[in-house]
Amino acid sequence: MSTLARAMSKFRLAVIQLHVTNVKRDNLSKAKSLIKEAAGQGSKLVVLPECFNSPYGTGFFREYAEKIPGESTKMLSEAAKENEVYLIGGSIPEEDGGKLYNTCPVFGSDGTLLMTHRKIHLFDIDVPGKIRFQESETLSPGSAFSVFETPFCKVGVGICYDIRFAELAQLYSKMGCGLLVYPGAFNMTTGPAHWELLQRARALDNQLYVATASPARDETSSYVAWGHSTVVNPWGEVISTTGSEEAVVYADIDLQYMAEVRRQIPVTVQKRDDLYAVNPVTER
Ligand SMILES: NC(=O)CC(=O)C(=O)O
Repeated sequence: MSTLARAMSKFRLAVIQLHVTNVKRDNLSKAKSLIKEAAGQGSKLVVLPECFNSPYGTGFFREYAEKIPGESTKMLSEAAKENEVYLIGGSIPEEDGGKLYNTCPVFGSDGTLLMTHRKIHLFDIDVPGKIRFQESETLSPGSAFSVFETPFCKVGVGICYDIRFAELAQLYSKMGCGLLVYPGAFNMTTGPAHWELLQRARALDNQLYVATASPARDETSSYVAWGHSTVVNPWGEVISTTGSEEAVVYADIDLQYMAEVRRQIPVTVQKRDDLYAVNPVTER
């Protein structure tokens, strides 16, 4: 392997666990300064949490929604360019054609908008006595897969509830991703029960890196986020995490290590494609 290829197989990832308030301007300026801080620590890819510019809740999405491009994506584009980082801009409520989406904008290190991921699986759940949440009351689902290239590896993006659907992660893995990123906002019921378990499951099943970015916990908000932004390696181990406060979580991604794990336990090439397969639906 050449020196360049070896250098490109390792990079630093930063996950920003932002304290999100109901003042959009404050959320944007705090995110901007933490992106700068993350870049200063050598990060090449920076991730923000789900709904980083707005409180998370069906009652807030229309008020905070923006078109893309708009105020929030303008800040993200500038921050990516100024700091020369790939930037996964968490998510924002997006308005398009009268519909609202939970959308993750992704920027290249020159500030170009590379793609947007609209949350595919809406968070509609009812756990009696604990939490009922119906994103579909105000949001529409996206219907596209979201993978982008970096000089290091392909990266697949989902938003929060999307992590519960193993097939999406498997498809991204089949598409060649070495890292899956899920901006997310689990809560005080599903967070302790499922947040880390799902990340480790997606990482282990597909033998790749998984990163999540949550808002920091705010006990006074109507939706209390679990926090615990985390990075998991292809062996299924948590390599970096945090508690509930605002923080930047760093992890060094090593794609040679990923290849080593895949050589040791070669499930990715042992799948019985003659018996079962997960494929994108091309026609409906
Ligand atoms: N907020 C989400 O989209 C998902 C979540 O909290 C959960 O799956 O639990």
